[in-house]
Amino acid sequence: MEKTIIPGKLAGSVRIPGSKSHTIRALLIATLAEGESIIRDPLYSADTRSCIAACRAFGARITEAADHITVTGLGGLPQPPAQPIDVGNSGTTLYLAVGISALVDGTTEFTGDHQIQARPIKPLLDSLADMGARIEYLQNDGYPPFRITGPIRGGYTTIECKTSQYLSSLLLSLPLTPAGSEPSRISVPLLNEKPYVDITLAWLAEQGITPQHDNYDNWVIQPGAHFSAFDKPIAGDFSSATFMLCAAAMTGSKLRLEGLDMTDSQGDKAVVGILEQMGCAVSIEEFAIGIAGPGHPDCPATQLSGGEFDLNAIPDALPALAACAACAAQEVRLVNVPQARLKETDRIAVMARELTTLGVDISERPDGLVIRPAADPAPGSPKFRSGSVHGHGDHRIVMSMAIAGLAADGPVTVDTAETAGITFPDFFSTLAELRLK
Ligand SMILES: O=C(O)C1=C[C@@H](OP(=O)(O)O)[C@@H](O)[C@H](O)C1
Ligand SMILES: C=C(OP(=O)(O)O)C(=O)O
Repeated sequence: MEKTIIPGKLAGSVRIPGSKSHTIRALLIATLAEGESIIRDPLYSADTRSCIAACRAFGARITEAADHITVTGLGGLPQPPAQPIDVGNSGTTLYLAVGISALVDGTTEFTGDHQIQARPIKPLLDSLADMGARIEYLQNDGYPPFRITGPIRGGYTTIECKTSQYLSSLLLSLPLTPAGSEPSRISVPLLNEKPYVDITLAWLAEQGITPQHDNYDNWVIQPGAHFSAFDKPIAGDFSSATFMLCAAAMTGSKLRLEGLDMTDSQGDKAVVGILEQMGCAVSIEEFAIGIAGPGHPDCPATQLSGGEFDLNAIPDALPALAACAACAAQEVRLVNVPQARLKETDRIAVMARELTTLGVDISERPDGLVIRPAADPAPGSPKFRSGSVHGHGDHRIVMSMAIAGLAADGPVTVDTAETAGITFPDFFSTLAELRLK
């Protein structure tokens, strides 16, 4: 599906949908817990529906109401699923669910869409093999689809976590090895994206489970834990909010984003600080964030300023910040985020290519992007050339191209626009509602 964005400003308030990372962790913990859990204000999107399907395949009973999900958990470990688990486009579901499948006495098959089939999983499966699992790749070594046969029984492994999702998977599953198993010990010589591990640790802490570690390098996890049912609200998703925050920054608009909690464990809340450093006026309330971009009467700055930003902890913010950077008056360097190449697409390469189509002076580095200022950096002057770009079937590329369209000299058309629904189903209708009339 193609979507065409007409340039213009935004104004008003919008509720940001629930966090994908929290919703998926909630679903998986509730699936294994004893009793009935209630997940309030969850994210309903293609990725979380993939997780719901995986949880049902493990045997959980799940009912979906408009504002909550009820999960009747297994109160223990699942039986091997009769059918392959298809995670669709959801990397988080794939990586986190595979740890759970390793606990199962039997075989689970995993598959996913063509982007999932290109996302590396060998380090995680090697570690699960160190703990006693058997792995069989069905097409390409190191990539889905594959079969995994458990159960794992603790032990020692070392794992390079180019993605934090490998470690989150081990942390969610290893406490559930049967009482009397060996403790699990993990050495982690490399770890990107620590905040996502903190999200996992926050959920485990709520369950009374506290893996021991020395500054994230070496971990000891005791066996024999159980999950219990819970009733919890899900905070708004800062990765989704990033698109609206950047749109306000790029167009000199003022927005109020509701449902966001700056005390939550999501790392992507750091985007708020980056945009403030670039000159936006930000106001933080208990469950809302206000932002006004340079050029708006409520923002003292007249231009977005440049700088160097380390995105290692917040790789999902790279596409939107790259578009935003094109509106700054000085060069912007987005650095130390090589793992952005391992997502739904190689987001460094794809953003460089598509922003070049829109006339942006941008170059790729192995670990990030350098974006140089537009010829006329004045607020209100167009920063992108009108044209047609590709979304590459990647939700975050699609949404980044759409916000670029707001600051272009004419319409911008992006294809594969339906994939915004992977994490932000109402993205295009929300943009339309927020148009300054
Ligand atoms: O654990 C999670 O919930 C996630 C971790 C991140 O992956 P990386 O740790 O590979 O960045 C992020 O890209 C993904 O959207 C969600
Ligand atoms: C990388 C992402 O997700 P996942 O790893 O869950 O596919 C994302 O949402 O940008």
